[in-house]
Amino acid sequence: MMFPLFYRSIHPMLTLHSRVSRKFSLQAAVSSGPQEFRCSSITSTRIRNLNGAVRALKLEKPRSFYGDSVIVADDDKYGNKQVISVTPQLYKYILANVREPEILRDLREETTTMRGSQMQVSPDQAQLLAMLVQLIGAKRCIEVGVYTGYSSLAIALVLPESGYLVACERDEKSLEVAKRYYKRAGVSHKVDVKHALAADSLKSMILNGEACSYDFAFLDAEKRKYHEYFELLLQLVRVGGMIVVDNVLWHGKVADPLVNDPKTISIRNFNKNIMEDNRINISMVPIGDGITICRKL
Ligand SMILES: C[S@@+](CC[C@H](N)C(=O)[O-])C[C@H]1O[C@@H](n2cnc3c(N)ncnc32)[C@H](O)[C@@H]1O
Repeated sequence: MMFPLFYRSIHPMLTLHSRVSRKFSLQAAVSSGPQEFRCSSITSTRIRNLNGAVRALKLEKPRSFYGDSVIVADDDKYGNKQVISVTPQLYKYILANVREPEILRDLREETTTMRGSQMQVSPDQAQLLAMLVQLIGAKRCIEVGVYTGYSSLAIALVLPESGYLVACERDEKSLEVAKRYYKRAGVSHKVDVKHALAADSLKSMILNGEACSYDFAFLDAEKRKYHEYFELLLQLVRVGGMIVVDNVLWHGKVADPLVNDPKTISIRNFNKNIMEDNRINISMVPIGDGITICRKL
């Protein structure tokens, strides 16, 4: 085990017995040549040996990541507004506070070994999607971009028995996994899998007279086609219905003027368009890779 540099610098033979907490208390044993030093608890910069003698040490404080978790607005108009910046440490904590159903966890873990596993929504995102579906009492839902089914299963699990989810996906191999999990979860009867190009499926639903009949849609497919999918979904969703769009922060690239690849530009334009779209209310939420929640007016 490697110790952080500041502990090793105290004494070359310093060994730690337990983890260091943020309160700077730690259990340590110090071996110093022939003499054995043991301290019960270090809360300051001093170590007491077994005979009670106090030995001063210059102990640096363990580095706290707390400071990295907050960002202060650098725009005068927002004063000193502090907002959360999700560090790995904080994200671990968030994940530890997600109630992820066992079947979703199994699916997530199985997907980890598959190509493109980074595409699936995070557990905290899936939990929010399920919450939104429940909050608006959605019965008829659409998902564009299913992959192995993590987000669609999260939605299907909270739909009522009479609920219905149209799941649009072009990749057969991913759909095989998704269908297996729908079956295992006992929700297959609620999910209508459309194995085709999503735009074609959405257009045929409109032609089929299904406009304004859906409560909720989740858009998570090809980024350069967001505008087209969004226009189709807006026709299919009822007034008061919701469209949730994933990846709107695109790993932060949307805010970086030096990044101008086609996908980033496309998402940036999409964000700008919906910001100015008076057919909807919007709320951009920095969860996962960023989502925008749109409510049809
Ligand atoms: C980001 S992944 C979806 C992840 C999924 N929502 C989840 O949480 O597991 C995007 C998916 O959209 C699918 N896709 C991309 N373009 C598509 C299209 N034109 N029609 C249907 N599916 C498409 C891809 O095959 C991929 O599986």
